[in-house]
Amino acid sequence: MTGRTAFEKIWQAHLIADLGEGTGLIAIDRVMLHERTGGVALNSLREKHRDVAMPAQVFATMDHVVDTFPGRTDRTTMPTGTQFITATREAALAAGISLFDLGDPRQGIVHVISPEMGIVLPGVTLVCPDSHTCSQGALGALAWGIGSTEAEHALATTTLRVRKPKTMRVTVSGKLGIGVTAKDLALHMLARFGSAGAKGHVVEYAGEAVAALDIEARLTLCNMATEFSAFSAFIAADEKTFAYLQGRAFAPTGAAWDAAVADWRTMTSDADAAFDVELYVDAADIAPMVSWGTSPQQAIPLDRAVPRTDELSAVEAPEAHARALDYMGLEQGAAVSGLAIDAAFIGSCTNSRLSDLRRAADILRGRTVAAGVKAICVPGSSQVKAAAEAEGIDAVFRAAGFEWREAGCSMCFFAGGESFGAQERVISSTNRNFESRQGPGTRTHLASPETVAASAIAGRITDPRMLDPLP
Ligand SMILES: CC(C)[C@H](C(=O)O)[C@@H](O)C(=O)O
Ligand code: SF4
Repeated sequence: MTGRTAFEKIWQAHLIADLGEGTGLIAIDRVMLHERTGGVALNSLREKHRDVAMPAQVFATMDHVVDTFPGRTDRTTMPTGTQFITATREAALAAGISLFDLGDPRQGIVHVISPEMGIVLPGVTLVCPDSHTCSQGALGALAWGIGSTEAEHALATTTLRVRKPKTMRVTVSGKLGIGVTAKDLALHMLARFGSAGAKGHVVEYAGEAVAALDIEARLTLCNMATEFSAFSAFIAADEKTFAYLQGRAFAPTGAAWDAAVADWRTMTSDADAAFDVELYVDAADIAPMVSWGTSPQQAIPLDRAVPRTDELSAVEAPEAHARALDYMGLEQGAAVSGLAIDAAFIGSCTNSRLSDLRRAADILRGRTVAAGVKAICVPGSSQVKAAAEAEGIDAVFRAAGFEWREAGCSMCFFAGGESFGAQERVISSTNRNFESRQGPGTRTHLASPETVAASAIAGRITDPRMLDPLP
């Protein structure tokens, strides 16, 4: 018998019934919800007089439409935001699920708080009506985004009908260079293999460079698997994963912990496991990246120019290229490094964890944001915010001229609330640069928190390694 992939092991352990035609009925261990889509699912269930089958395995937070201004209340900048908040709160309390409400020190972006509390664990199946649920595969779980109707089904039955994805392994050999981050690796993958590159696949990231990433960086890498069109992403749990999870609020303790770790050690792909697709990346080929266009695949190393029509890679269509240039107000062949920016944003489920804020603070310390640049930092969770404040990181951000906010999705995603202005150029640590993603007409450039911080200081898109030294 040939070996099995880690995905296959988790799939088989959760397979209740083979429904034929490549579809399985899968047991669902955890459901995460947020107020933008979760309340809809909970309320729809209520209307059908159906209960949540396993309330102890269901967790809801407030992140998407909440304001992030200091001293916030249920009131939101988004006109209908308060309704999402109150509807989710009422439904969550009625269902008896865990709720991390506004004001709760555990509140935060759903994909940030789940690992933080040890809700996601290696080998579990976890779903959430949100596309970036793939982030949580970084802990060795099978975690994927679903729709609201599927969420209702999972809540009512603890099962889901799932079309089995194909498997892909991306092996990243060697070591990432100094100043090259997991975000740069994610953007490199997208630029090279295209935003449809992993369509229909669950992507296992492996290799020396992936093993070397800490858990928060692994979360960043897996986060952008949805931009890669993957079903989900996965990184096998290892000693770092166990160390990260031990002692977290929902992680097992005592003998149950030891038994769990023994089990988790088996959730790796066997040496002779076959994947449907294998990709190989050399870490030495990866440089700090920035997106220039309106798709995450339209990304280039910071020292390169926007591709010309005659230099387009196989994954780039000429029409999309022309439209993106027009929207972004760029000429083909233009240098991206050095472009003047209007705003800088550090936040989102991609890059708003403590390690992200620490690395940005290392760049900001002793420096000042360029005149005219609106700079905002939104910690990914209330716990990240508190931990950062305990280290004085908030003071560094504030002294540099950044706003320091309450936790939430904030301007990662314009949901009718606060936004950047039309045609404003924003350097952002988020994951999506679609047209109007951060506000109607806003021009988003995706990059690592380091690059965002360095660019905020220079007032121009800047490679953090090129920032003028402090006097
Ligand atoms: C609102 C929500 C459903 C959406 C998603 O699924 O990803 C949001 O989180 C996003 O990032 O666009
Ligand atoms: S931070 Fe952005 S990408 Fe992440 S869940 Fe919120 S809106 Fe979606």
